[in-house]
Amino acid sequence: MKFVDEAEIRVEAGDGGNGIVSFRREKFVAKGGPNGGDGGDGGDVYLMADTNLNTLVDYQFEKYHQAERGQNGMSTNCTGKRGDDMILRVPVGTRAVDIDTAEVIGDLTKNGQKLMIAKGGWHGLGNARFTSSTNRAPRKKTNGTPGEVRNIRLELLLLADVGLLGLPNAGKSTLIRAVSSAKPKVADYPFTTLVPNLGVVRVESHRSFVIADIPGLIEGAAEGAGLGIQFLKHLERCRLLLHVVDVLPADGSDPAENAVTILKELDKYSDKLANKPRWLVFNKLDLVLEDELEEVIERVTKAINWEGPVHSIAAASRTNTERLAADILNYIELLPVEKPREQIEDAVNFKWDDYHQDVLAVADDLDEDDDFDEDDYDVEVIYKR
Ligand SMILES: Nc1nc2c(ncn2[C@@H]2O[C@H](COP(=O)(O)OP(=O)(O)OP(=O)(O)O)[C@@H](O)[C@H]2O)c(=O)[nH]1
Repeated sequence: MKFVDEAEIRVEAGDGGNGIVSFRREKFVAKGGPNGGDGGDGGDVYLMADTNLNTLVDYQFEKYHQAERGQNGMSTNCTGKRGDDMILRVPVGTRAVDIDTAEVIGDLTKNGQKLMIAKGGWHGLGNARFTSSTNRAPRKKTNGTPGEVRNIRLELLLLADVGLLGLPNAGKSTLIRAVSSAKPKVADYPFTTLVPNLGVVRVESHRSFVIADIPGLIEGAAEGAGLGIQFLKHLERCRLLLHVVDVLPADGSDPAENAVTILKELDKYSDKLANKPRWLVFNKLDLVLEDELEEVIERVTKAINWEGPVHSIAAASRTNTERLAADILNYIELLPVEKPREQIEDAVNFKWDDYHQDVLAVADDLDEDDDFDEDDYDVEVIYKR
């Protein structure tokens, strides 16, 4: 299944219906008072978030969407019918961007949320509106205005609390496997991760977070090198970034230089991303001795001027990963609530099977008797012993 996270569409709201010129027919009078009705407003085009959808693939094929035109006015002062709105269903997490102005029109973050992306035209006025004092029947009327026409890019952003950043092979996929039950491909060659993986880390029945792994970044990613840039936007909504650093890269590269590369890409991409809360996570501690690890940590933190939190783990053997998950949860729960709880629930309920989402119940107090129905989620639930 191809991962589709972007589609470009053209939307046209309905034109407003025209007002008309019409006259009452009265006995012995050829033309009575004006009674031409107003037109109806044109229909609007909306996006509506729907948790049952998880890709934008349909919009890659159907690119043109039009709302109904308002009906023209009618005689006997009847107003034309308003045009029907066009409602386009999109996955929760979709952002709409006006391609021509680069304006972000809005984000759909909650099931059922609606966002207008093209406004219908105003109705024209019928001649009944223009009754004149001179007793002369006016022939005046106005036409409806055109509906808005826009070229829109739909971008599907993952709704994750925590995002993983790192060079290819740093061990991000292994980490997401270690803390959630998502099963991304793991291999010791770069770019195993071609699509973002999303894992739900459930620490207790009502305490969970969503973690996203994006393909490894390489130098020049912010300008389009490798696969990184197209996925960086997925991290925009994360509340915490984990920068995963391989302490002993198999290609012989220097962990400190590698860390600098990642931060440069982050800086180049956007201030917003660069200023997000970030933790440094040293991975593969099993490959080095304790004092070597300390030396690497010191060199890396110095190279990037780092004074923030530092964790060291071995994702493959799950060393320190459970503690990392617990620390993450405690931390993000303390952050100001940027998104309501149900939004996280939306992400959990969201059928991310195409993105390898699984749900892991890590809680000791969560067992088979819990009201956690796998069928509802279309995911695999693993209960921890
Ligand atoms: N020794 C050791 N190897 C690890 C550890 N974590 C991951 N690896 C290995 O490192 C290699 C890369 O791991 P991945 O998890 O695929 O790396 P990634 O960062 O997701 O890579 P991309 O998907 O290409 O971005 C694999 O061979 C893993 O088995 C660890 O803690 N210790």
